Amino acid sequence: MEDQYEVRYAASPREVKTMDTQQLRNEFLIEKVLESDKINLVYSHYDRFIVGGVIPASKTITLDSIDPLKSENFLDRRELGIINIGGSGTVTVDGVAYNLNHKEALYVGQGNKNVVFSSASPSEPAKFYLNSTPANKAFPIKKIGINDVEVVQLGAPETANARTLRKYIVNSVVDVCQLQMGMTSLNPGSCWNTMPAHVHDRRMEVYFYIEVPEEQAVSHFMGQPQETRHIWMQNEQAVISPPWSIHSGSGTSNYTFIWGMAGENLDYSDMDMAKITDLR
Ligand SMILES: O=C[C@H](O)[C@@H](O)CC(=O)C(=O)O
Ligand SMILES: [Zn+2]
Repeated sequence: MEDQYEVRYAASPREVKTMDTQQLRNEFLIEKVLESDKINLVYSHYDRFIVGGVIPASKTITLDSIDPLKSENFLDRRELGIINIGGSGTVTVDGVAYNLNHKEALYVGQGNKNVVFSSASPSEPAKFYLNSTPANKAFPIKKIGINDVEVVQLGAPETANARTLRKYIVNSVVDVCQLQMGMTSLNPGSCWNTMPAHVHDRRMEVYFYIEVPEEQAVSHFMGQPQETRHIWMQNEQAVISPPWSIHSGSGTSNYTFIWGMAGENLDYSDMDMAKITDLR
């Protein structure tokens, strides 16, 4: 397997304050998440969260352990969330096949050994987005279909932030150790996600921007509420959000993103809101 991984260390607000555009991008932006016939993985030292993507186009691809884990199998001490943003595909876990259509998800608990990705059709391959976090309890595998998610409507057209939030992997839907994942779609005409913004020092977060139309982009906002920075992002790029940082974005059109979180608790609503007029 052409296994590619990269390690990103955790940075403090003190050093991030001094970073220029390229340094910020090197530290937090993940430019290439999905590549045909490859697995790409980024091991972040924020809560040891792994972000990745796999497109099994012309062949099946196995999730092998990577050196930083020093474990025989990838999931020996980890749990995994998978959301398919491509064509129909299959994730086979220790011989049991789970079919995932577009925007369906799978939770794979700790202790499973063999995880294999494949597509139904090479001309419209599956695109599996992966989030993985340390785990110490083996919860059952669960598929989360589009009708299993919890749906929340947020924002309003008047404030350009009308959006639909779908909770896929939260503890009211599936038993997990610490991973949480969901998908938020901006309504046409709205561009702001997570505004008013929030911080949750107990959890880091990773955003994966998708469905950004051609020639459009999203400006992602990060930093402490009184010391913000922005990172311009293209379609199907991810960004790591430190626990001490806001995570918000404004697009030049509407778009969708997948959020994933890990850390101290599973209390989804644990957020410290930042007042819009207090942002700097
Ligand atoms: O902590 C939670 C995450 O930031 C997302 O759920 C927020 C989000 O998708 C939104 O408000 O648009
Ligand atoms: Zn958040």
